[in-house]
Amino acid sequence: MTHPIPEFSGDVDVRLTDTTLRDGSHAMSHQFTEEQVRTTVRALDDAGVQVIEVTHGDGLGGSSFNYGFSAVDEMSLIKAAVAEAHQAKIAVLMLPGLGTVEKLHEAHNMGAQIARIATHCTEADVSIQHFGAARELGMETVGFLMLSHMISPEELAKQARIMVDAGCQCVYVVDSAGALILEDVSDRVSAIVAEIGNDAQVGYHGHQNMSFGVANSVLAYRAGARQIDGSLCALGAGAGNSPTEVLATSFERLGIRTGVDINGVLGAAEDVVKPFIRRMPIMDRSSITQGYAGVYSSFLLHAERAAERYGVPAHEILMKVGEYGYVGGQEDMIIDVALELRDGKKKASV
Ligand SMILES: C[C@H](O)CC(=O)C(=O)O
Ligand SMILES: [Mn+2]
Repeated sequence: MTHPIPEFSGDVDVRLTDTTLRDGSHAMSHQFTEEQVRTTVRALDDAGVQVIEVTHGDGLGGSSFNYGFSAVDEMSLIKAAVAEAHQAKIAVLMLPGLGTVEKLHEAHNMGAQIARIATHCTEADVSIQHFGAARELGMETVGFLMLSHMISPEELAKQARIMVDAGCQCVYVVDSAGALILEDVSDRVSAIVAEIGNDAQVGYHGHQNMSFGVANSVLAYRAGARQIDGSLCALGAGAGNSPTEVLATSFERLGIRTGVDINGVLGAAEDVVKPFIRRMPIMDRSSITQGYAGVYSSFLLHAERAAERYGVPAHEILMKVGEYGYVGGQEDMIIDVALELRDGKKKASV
């Protein structure tokens, strides 16, 4: 059974979802304060951004030894976000296995209206129960096919179909590694559109590791994507996400309506978010390596910590992680790789 296509407020051609307060959590080492969440939501809401995602970077239940502990319990942050949003819907992300259906109920009780369920791109079947639970709660649903570069457009489309049949109303091509370049994105979006037709929408979530987030988003739109993610000041994992303020201004220039007020969103980035960023996401040797080698963006800080601890360069760790094909959930393997490189080096110098 498929579910109705989500309706957008007003006359918009594409709906922007801002993920500063979720993907940005990676770049902030999950240390968002309630005040930062409140001021950011207020600014985005005033600017007309229709969806704001608020969760630990790794989704509901992500606050843990493996992924990094949050400074403030995510339910308190979700509740605060809901209180500040007048027109925007608050979305939460969850990775089945890490986040539970119980946590989804809790987030819904706090006022979250959209459930974004994320799986590795070949494992859509683990999301079936969670889409069912979200739809039973009356939540709008989004499916995240993470590390979408790892499989072909045709294979990705089959995974999208699994999500849609489970109750997903919009399947996202998620470029978790910032590895997709131009047609890599439009080919994937087109393949999913061909598979799911009017049964659901298609979305795109970009990372800036090789600087293609915004250009890829435009091509995604042209191929049929109707929901696009961004983060203020690009605050997100790796080199960050497509900047919401650049998406809004570029779409406006192209005559593609987002319903976002340009002055408002530029102010939200410059005056609200920029001042609290401790570490601005940048394209440097490590994050570019992530795009080049196809490495999950949120591995960046884990690799940097391992680099410092074991005395091996982060970009070398990330290149090896790409070679081994590690995916989200395998954060602990970064340590193994660092040790392997350290010991290899030691052996070489004996
Ligand atoms: C849990 C990840 O951070 C989800 C995401 O934003 C991505 O894969 O990219
Ligand atoms: Mn991301």
